[in-house]
Amino acid sequence: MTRLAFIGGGNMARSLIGGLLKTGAAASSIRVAEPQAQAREALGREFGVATFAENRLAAEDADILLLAVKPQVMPALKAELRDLLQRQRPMLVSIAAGVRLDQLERWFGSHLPIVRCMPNTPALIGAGATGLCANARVSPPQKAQAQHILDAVGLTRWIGDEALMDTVTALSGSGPAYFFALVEALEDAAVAQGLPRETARALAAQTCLGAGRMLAESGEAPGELRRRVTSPNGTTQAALESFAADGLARIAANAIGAATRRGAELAAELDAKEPRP
Ligand SMILES: NC(=O)C1=CN([C@@H]2O[C@H](COP(=O)(O)OP(=O)(O)OC[C@H]3O[C@@H](n4cnc5c(N)ncnc54)[C@H](OP(=O)(O)O)[C@@H]3O)[C@@H](O)[C@H]2O)C=CC1
Ligand SMILES: O=C(O)[C@@H]1CCC=N1
Repeated sequence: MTRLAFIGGGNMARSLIGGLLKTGAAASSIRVAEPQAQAREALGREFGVATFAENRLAAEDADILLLAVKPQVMPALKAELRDLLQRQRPMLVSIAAGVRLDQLERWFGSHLPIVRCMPNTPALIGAGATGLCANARVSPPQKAQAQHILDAVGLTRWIGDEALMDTVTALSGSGPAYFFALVEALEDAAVAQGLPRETARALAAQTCLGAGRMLAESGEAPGELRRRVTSPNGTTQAALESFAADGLARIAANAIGAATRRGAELAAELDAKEPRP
C-alpha cells in the first residue's frame, strides 16, 4: 500500500483526498499536515485520515509527499523537510500553480523524483482533469504511481514540455471557475428577465452538466455539438452571434493569456525572493 502524505490540507487537498477515498483508497494510507486546528479536525472527521500539525510528522515514512500548499509557501517547507528528504527519498508531487521542476529541485534536492502536476477541484467528485510532467529522476514505475493517484480522481494527460504547464493551469486548473462564472452570469441574466433564482440556477447548472457530459462522452468535436443545437435563424444562432459580436473568442484568449502569464509570474516572484548565488 503506497503511503501518501499531504503537506497542506486546504481546498485542493480536500478534493484529492475525497476523490481518492471514493475510489477505494484506504484512509489509513493517507496522512495530512495542516497548521489550522479547525481544518485538521474537519479533515479527520470527514475523511478518517490521520492529521498532524507538523509537516515532518505527516511525512514520516511516506512513499509520496503531495505538496498542496500555496506557491508562496513552498520555499518555507525546505528547511523543515530537508533532513527527512535526504534520509527517506520519497517521490514529491507538487500541485502548486506556476512552480517549476527546477525550483522544486533547488529547494528540495535534485536527487529526488519530482512530479509537477495541475489537477482541478472536480477531483472531489471523480471528474478532475490533471496535466502532469516529471523530472528525469522519476522512474517509469513511479510515473505510473503518480498517474494512478490522479487517475483515481479523473482524467490525466502527460505534458511533454514543462513550459506548457502554465497553459494547462490556465485551461483546466483554473477552468472550473470559468464555467462557474458563466453559469452565474447566465443565471443572473435569466433572473433579470423574471425567472425565479432557484429555477434559473437549476436549469443553468443542468445545462452545463449535460453539455459537459456530451463533450466527454460523445467523442464529437465541440463545434459539431454546437451546430446541432443551432437551428438556422433560430434562438441559438441569435445568442451565438451576440457572443461573437462581443468577442467571445478574444475574451477567452485574453483570459487564458492572463492566467498563463500569472503562472509564470508566480514562479518568477519566488525566484526573485531567493538570494543570488
Ligand atoms: N484550488 C484549486 O482549484 C487548485 C489549486 N492548485 C494549487 O494547489 C495549492 C493549494 O491550493 P488551495 O488548496 O486552493 O489552497 P488552500 O489555501 O486552500 O490550501 C493550502 C493549505 O496549506 C496550509 N498551509 C499553509 N502553510 C503551510 C505550511 N507551512 N505547511 C503545511 N501547510 C500549510 C494552509 O493553511 P492556512 O489556511 O492556515 O494558511 C491551507 O490549509 C496551490 O499551490 C494551488 O496553486 C492546483 C490546482 C487547482
Ligand atoms: O487560482 C489558482 O492560482 C489556483 C491554481 C489553479 C486553480 N487555482
